[in-house]
Amino acid sequence: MSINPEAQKAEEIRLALTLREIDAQLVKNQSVSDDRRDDVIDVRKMIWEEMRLDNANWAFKFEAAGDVVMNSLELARIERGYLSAQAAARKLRLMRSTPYFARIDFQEDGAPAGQEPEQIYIGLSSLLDDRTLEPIVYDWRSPIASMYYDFTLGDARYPTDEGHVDGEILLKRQFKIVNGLLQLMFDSGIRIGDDMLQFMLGKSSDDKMKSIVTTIQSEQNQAIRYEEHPILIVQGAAGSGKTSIALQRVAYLLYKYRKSIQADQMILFSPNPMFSDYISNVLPELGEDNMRQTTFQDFAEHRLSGFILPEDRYTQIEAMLTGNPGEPGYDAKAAGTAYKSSQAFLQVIRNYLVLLEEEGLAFDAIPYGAQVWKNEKALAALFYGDFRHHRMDVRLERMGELLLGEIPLLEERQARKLYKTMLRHPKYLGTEDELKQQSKKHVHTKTNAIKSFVRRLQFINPLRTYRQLFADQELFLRAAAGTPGIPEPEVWKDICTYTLEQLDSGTAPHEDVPPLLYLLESVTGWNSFNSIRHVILDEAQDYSPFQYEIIRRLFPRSKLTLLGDLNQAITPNMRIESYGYVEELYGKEQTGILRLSKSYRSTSEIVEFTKALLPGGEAIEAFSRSGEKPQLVKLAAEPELKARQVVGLIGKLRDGGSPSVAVICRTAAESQAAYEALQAAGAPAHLHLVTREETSFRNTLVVIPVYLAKGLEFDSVIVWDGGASVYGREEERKLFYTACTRAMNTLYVGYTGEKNRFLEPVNHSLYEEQAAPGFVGESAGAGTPAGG
Ligand SMILES: Nc1ncnc2c1ncn2[C@@H]1O[C@H](COP(=O)(O)OP(=O)(O)OP(=O)(O)O)[C@@H](O)[C@H]1O
Repeated sequence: MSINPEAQKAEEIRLALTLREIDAQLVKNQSVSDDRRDDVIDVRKMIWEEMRLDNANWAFKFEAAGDVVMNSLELARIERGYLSAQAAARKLRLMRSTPYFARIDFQEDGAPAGQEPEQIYIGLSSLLDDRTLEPIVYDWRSPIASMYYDFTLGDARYPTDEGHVDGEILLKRQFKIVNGLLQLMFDSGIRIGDDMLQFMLGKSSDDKMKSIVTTIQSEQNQAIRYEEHPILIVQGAAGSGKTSIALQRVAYLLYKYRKSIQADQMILFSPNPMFSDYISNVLPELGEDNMRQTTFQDFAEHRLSGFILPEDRYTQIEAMLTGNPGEPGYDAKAAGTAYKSSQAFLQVIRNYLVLLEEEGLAFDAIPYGAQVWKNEKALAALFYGDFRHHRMDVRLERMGELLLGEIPLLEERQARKLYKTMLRHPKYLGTEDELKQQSKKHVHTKTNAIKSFVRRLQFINPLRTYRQLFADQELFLRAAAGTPGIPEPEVWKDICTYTLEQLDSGTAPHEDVPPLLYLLESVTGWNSFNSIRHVILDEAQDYSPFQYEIIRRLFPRSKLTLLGDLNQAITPNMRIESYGYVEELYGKEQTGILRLSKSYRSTSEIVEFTKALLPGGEAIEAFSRSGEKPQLVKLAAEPELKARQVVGLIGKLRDGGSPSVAVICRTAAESQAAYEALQAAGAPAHLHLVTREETSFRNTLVVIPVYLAKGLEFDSVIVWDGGASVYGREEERKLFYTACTRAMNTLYVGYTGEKNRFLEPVNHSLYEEQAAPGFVGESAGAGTPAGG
C-alpha cells in the first residue's frame, strides 16, 4: 500500500529524532564505558601492587591478602558493569543502523474519547528516551510487539501480568532502514508477509543464515514464544523455518528471562560443526551472545575416551548407503541399527541394569605396578557383597572411599618391605635415611597411579559389561524378556557376531554408542549439567530414543525444544516415524507439539515438485514466490561427458547470476568422484568439495553429500544423479527429498539411465525436461556433445 507524502515526511522526521537519541546515548555510553574501563585498570593495578609485597612481614601480608580478596570482589563488580556497558553499546550500534523495522498503531479498548492511538515502533532492542523514560522503540520480543506478528488490522490483544489488553490495530507499517537510511516503507493490512516477506525471500543466499525478526509469521511466532509445556516439539516441513525459529526462540528466552538465564545456560545440539558455523551469525545480529553449541558425537567422544573409539554418525550413514544387502556385515549392521536405536532396546538395557544390580558387572583388577593389588573377585565381592544394598553408583562411590582409605596402610607396608629389600641388596647405595626416602618415593608413584585408577572408576569395565549381552545368548534373553521386537535368532546371531567383531577391534559402531553411554552413565551415576536451563535439538528426527533419554538425564533442570522433520529422517534403518517416544519419556502432559506446513525457502514451483515426492506431501504449502519449474536433465552415462554437461549447467547458473550453487550427491564417495570429474572437466577453480571434517560454511560452489547438506540451503541445486540406479530403495526417498529441498530458486535434477521411481508419480506439469547443455537430447544416444 503506498504512503502519502505527508506520512512519509513524518516518518523521516521520526527516524531522524530516533537516530539523534541513539547518537546521544552512544556518546554517553562511551564515557560510562571509558570510566568503567579505567576503574577496572585501577583496581587491577592495586591488586597487583598488594600481591607484590614479597618482603613484607607476615602480619602485613595477611592484611594485604584480605585487601586482595575485597578488591577482587570489587573488580568483579566493576568488570560486570563494564561488560554490561559494552553490551549496551553493541545494541545501540546495531540500532544505529536499523533502529526499528515496523510500526503498529494500537487503540486500547476503553481509551478516553479523543485519545490518539499509541504508535508502537518495533526494533531489535528497546530504546527509552533518556530524560522522560518513555519508550521510543519496543523490543520485538516484548509482549506488546507480539501483536505485530499475530494480528492483522482490527481486533488485537497482548498479554500482561495483569491479564490481556484488548484493542484494535489501526495501522501496520513496515520499514526497511539500512545504515540509518529509510529505504523502503509500506503499509500492510494483511499478515506480515506479503511484500516484505517477498522481498526478504527473493534475496538469494550467498552467505550464512540471517535472522528473520522483521518477517516472522504468526505460526512461527507461536513456536518462538511457546511456553505452555516445558517440552516443545516443532514438526515442520523442509524450509518452514525450524532452524530460524530455534534461534529466534533463544533470543526470545534470553530477553524474557534476562534476569535468570544467560546465553551460556542454553545449549544447542546441532548436526555438525559446519552447521554451527552456518548459523553462528544470527544471534549476534540480534544483539545477543551465542548459546553454547555441541554435537552428540562430541559428547560421546568425550565420555567414551579412554574406553573405546565411537564410530562417527556419518561413517555409519556412508557405510549403509554405499553397501548393499547381502554384502558381508551389511545386513547385520542394518538389522542392528534398527534394533539398537529402538525403544525396545532401551527397555532391554534398562532390564539389564536391573540384572546388574545382582550380578554381572565386569571388573578390572587394580594394578600395583606390575602386580595386582585387588583382583576382580575381590572387587565383585565388595560390589555384590558388602555394599549390595546401595544403588550401583553409590556402591562405586563407597568402594572408592574404602579403597582410597586403604592406601596409607598399603604405602606403609610396601615402603617397609621395599626398604628391607634395599637394605639387603648391594646395588642400593646410600644411608638408611636415604633408602627410606627412596622406598617411600617409589611406592608413592605406584599408589598415585592406583588413586587415579580408583577415582576414575577404572576398576569397572562398562564395555565388557555391554559386550556380554552379545556374547551370552541366555543373558540377552533374560534382559529382553517381555520386550517387543526381539530379532529372529538367526538375525540376532549375525548382529552379535558383527557387534563383537567391532567392539573387539576397539570401535563402537555408531548404533552402539548411545546404549553404551546410557549403560556407562547409569552404572557410574549421571554427571548432570544442572546449570543448563534450555536445550535445543535441531534436526530432532535424527535422534533415537536412547539419545533422548541420555539428554533428559544429562540436563535434568532444562526445558527442551525439538525441531525436526520426519520426512528428512535420513539415517538408513533408524525407523523414526513419530515423536511418540519423546512424549513417553517426558510425559504427555509435559509435551506440546506444533506443526508448520508452510515452506519459505523455495519457490512455489520447487515446493510443489518436492512435496509430490512424498506420500502425504499434500499438507505442505508453498509461500507464493514464483520461479522457474524444476528441470529434469538427462545426462550422459559416460562419466567424462556427464561431468562436462554438469559444468555446462554450473556455467549457465552462474551466468544467470546465481550466487550459490551446490552439486548434491548421494554419498561422500559419489561426491569425491563427482568433484574429481568436474575438476577434470574444467569446473571453475573455486569448486569446493565439502567433507564431514569441514568446520566452516561456504556455499558459493560446492559438491556435497546430501547428509551434510541437510539443514543448509543454496540458491541453486544440481542433483548429481537422480537416476533409478542411484536412488533405488524406498528408504532413499527421504534422502532424495532432502537433496531437492535445499534449493531456493533453481533446481536441476540430473539423472543417468532411468529416472528414479519417486519421480514417476510426480505430475509432469510440475517440472520440465531438458537436455543438458551441449547435449543433443536422449534420442541422440548417450551423449553426443553438440559441436564437439
Ligand atoms: N518468516 C520468515 N521470514 C523470512 N525468511 C524466512 C522466514 N521463515 C523462514 N525463512 C527462510 O526460509 C529458509 C528456511 O528456513 P530454515 O532453514 O529455518 O528452515 P528449516 O525448517 O530449518 O528447513 P530444513 O528442515 O529444510 O533444513 C531460510 O532462508 C529462512 O531465512
